[in-house]
Amino acid sequence: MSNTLSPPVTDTSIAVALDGITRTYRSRSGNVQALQGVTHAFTKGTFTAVMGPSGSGKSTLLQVAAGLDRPTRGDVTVAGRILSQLGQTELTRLRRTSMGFVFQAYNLLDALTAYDNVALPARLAGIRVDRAAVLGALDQVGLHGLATRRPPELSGGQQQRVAIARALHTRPAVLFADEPTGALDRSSGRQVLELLRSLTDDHGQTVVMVTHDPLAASYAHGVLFLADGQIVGRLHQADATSIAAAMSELER
Ligand SMILES: Nc1ncnc2c1ncn2[C@@H]1O[C@H](COP(=O)(O)OP(=O)(O)OP(=O)(O)O)[C@@H](O)[C@H]1O
Repeated sequence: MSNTLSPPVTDTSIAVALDGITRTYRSRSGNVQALQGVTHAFTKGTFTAVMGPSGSGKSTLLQVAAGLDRPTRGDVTVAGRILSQLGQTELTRLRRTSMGFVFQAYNLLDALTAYDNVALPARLAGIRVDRAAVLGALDQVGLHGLATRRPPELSGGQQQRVAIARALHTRPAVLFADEPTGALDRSSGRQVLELLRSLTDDHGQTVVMVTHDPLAASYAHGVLFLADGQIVGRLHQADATSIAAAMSELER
């Protein structure tokens, strides 16, 4: 191993650290600075919402934090590992073991049962499927007894909970969610948000969620506001009204 590597982040209370992250996209019409010097530590066991106007860099932040995209400058540390120091195989392994992903689209396979959808990523990765862990994850998201149902036999909210169980079943250190309630009605959305909050409060997991919805963000412990690729504000334990007010300030 090279001795030029910097030491791993030793603060064990941090799940994900972003240190001076810049992400520049080069396109024919010029360079776009999607992120410009973003520094933030997501503390273990917290639920953080990331908000900001369209094009402010929210999705880029999530992609970079999850190692799905590499920053142009700066370091990302997840579960004590600096992502830029990992090779592709190690990065894939870290993603598989320490990170979970939930998106607006559930990306479930209609032909498979809820159980098999949860187990599928592990199977594809050639990892032995632990039946108790799969059933435990379905239990944790409130789908006890529905393991043999297929997605078309479940409501939208239940399908999103299957997707969350799939993300959780490897017990990741951090769950990244991009508009997880975007396709849900208000009541199903509320159940999913309460679930995300309880994952942090009751199970010590860390959740980072991108959302446009102030009500969704009010379920988080804290909100990070982005504008033009920079962190321009933070709120702690805020209600939907104050989050909406902060957002309209940014959109003026
Ligand atoms: N692959 C890409 N190539 C060039 N520019 C890109 C690319 N992806 C994103 N961008 C630009 O980077 C900036 C940030 O984009 P990003 O998708 O992170 O914003 P966002 O806050 O998630 O937006 P939205 O709320 O509309 O989804 C935007 O100006 C966008 O046009």
